[in-house]
Formats: sequence, C-alpha cells, structure tokens
Amino acid sequence: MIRGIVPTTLGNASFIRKLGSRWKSKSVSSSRWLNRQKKDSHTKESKLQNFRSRAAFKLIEIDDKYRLFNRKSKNIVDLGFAPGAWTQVAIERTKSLNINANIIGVDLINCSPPEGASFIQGNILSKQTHNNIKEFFNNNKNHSECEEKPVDLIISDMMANTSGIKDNDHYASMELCDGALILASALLNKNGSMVMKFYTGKEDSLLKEKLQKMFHKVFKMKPSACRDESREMYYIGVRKKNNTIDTSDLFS
Ligand SMILES: C[S@@+](CC[C@H](N)C(=O)[O-])C[C@H]1O[C@@H](n2cnc3c(N)ncnc32)[C@H](O)[C@@H]1O
Repeated sequence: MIRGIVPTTLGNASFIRKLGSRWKSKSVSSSRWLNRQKKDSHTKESKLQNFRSRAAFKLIEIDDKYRLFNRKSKNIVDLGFAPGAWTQVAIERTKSLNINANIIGVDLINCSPPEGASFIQGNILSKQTHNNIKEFFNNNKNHSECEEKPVDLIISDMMANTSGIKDNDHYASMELCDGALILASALLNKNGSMVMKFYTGKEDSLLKEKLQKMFHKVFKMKPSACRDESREMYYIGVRKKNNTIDTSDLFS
C-alpha cells in the first residue's frame, strides 16, 4: 500500500492549463426543499448500507446502466477517492464478479482506504502523481503480458472546492477532467473505460470531443442521486480506441 505521498505543487505540472481571464463572477442558485429531501434519503440509505458517503449511489446507478465493472475490471483507479464510497462500490462489484481487483484510490487529501484497496495521496494535476499510479501497478501486476497498459477502468468523481462562481467551478472541473484524460491516455488499456464527473458549463462539448477521440462511445448521465439543482454531470467513455492516444491530438 502506498500512503502519504505528498502532492507536488500544482505549478510543476507541464500540462496544467492556465485559466487566466476566463474566470468570471456569477451568482449561485439556491437549493430546493425537495432536493434536500432526496439527498437526505440517500444519506440515510448510505449509512444503512455502510457506505462512506451517498456518492456511492451515483456510481451504482451509472454502473447499473453502463456495466463499467465487468470481468476485465482487474485494475481500477478511483480519482477523487475520499472519503471512499466509490471504492467501496468498486470492491463490492468486482467481488460479486469473482475478480480480485487491484483498486487504487487517489486524492489530494489523506484518507484510509477500505480493506481491499490502496491509496495514494496526490494531485491529479501533478506528473508525480501519474508516476506514482504507474509505479503502483508496476509493483502490483494483475494483467497479462499481452496487455500493454496496466489499467482497465478509471472512475473519477473529482471536484475542487466549489466557489459558487459557476464559470470558475466549471473551468476548475475541466482542468481536473484533463488531468484524468492524460492519465487515461498513458495508462488505460485498449477497450478500457472511464467515468468522469464534470461541472457543466461552456466547455462541456469540448470535453466530449476529447472523450470521443479516445473512446468508441461517449455517454452523458446525471444520476438521480445528484441534486437537481447541482451542475454536476458525468461523462462515460466506453472502450478506449487504442492503447496509445497522443495527448497532443486530444488537446489540439
Ligand atoms: C465529491 S468528492 C469524491 C467522493 C468520492 N467519490 C466518494 O465516493 O467518497 C471529490 C474529491 O475530489 C478530490 N480532489 C479535488 N481535486 C483533486 C485533485 N486535483 N487531485 C486529486 N483529488 C482531487 C477532493 O479532495 C475530494 O475528496
């Protein structure tokens, strides 16, 4: 288990985009009573089912629809792991398929993984974190020699602390998605899949285009476990086209 790897500074990563002047100010929408009720019922249910957070239900819904966990899901990366509910779902779903999967959670904040998973503390916008993930799979081989890349599935629920300023939150989310895509281009197997959370805004279709360059099919989904007023949404990229996808193609 790798723990306590201190994140390197954001500025060190060559691929970090400069957000610059795109950051603009806008007001936040208020939450509605009905939504709060829905959230509360998921929170109660997550306690009943011993999930670390109600986020578990979002992944369960996505997987029920798109079957991300399958017999090939032997090596899984959970980006934005903390507090760990998605990893709990990954452990449950792979066990139910009789797969002894390597599951590694990655997060900026330190957090103990549930039994059956490992954890790296790191920033997805840092090259060092990508190297640490690669090293984890080099040391925990669970794939056949014919597979060129070590990862079969990337699940990303990453979200930076929201500011309430829609554009800022959107661009911060796009940056995290780019970090996840760069990881996928380097480590995800041909035919591997990916789910990523994003905060909706002007660059949604640009992100979709990048995913379409990498995956055979791309779907958009807002699980019912998300609050209606929330701008969070998920893209699901199914079956990576090639082992090697040049990041310069993605970002051109
Ligand atoms: C909504 S929470 C994830 C909940 C988690 N999926 C679960 O089921 O418990 C979003 C997480 O993304 C993490 N995060 C935000 N920016 C990140 C970054 N640059 N690198 C890695 N993790 C990040 C946050 O620290 C936070 O824990």
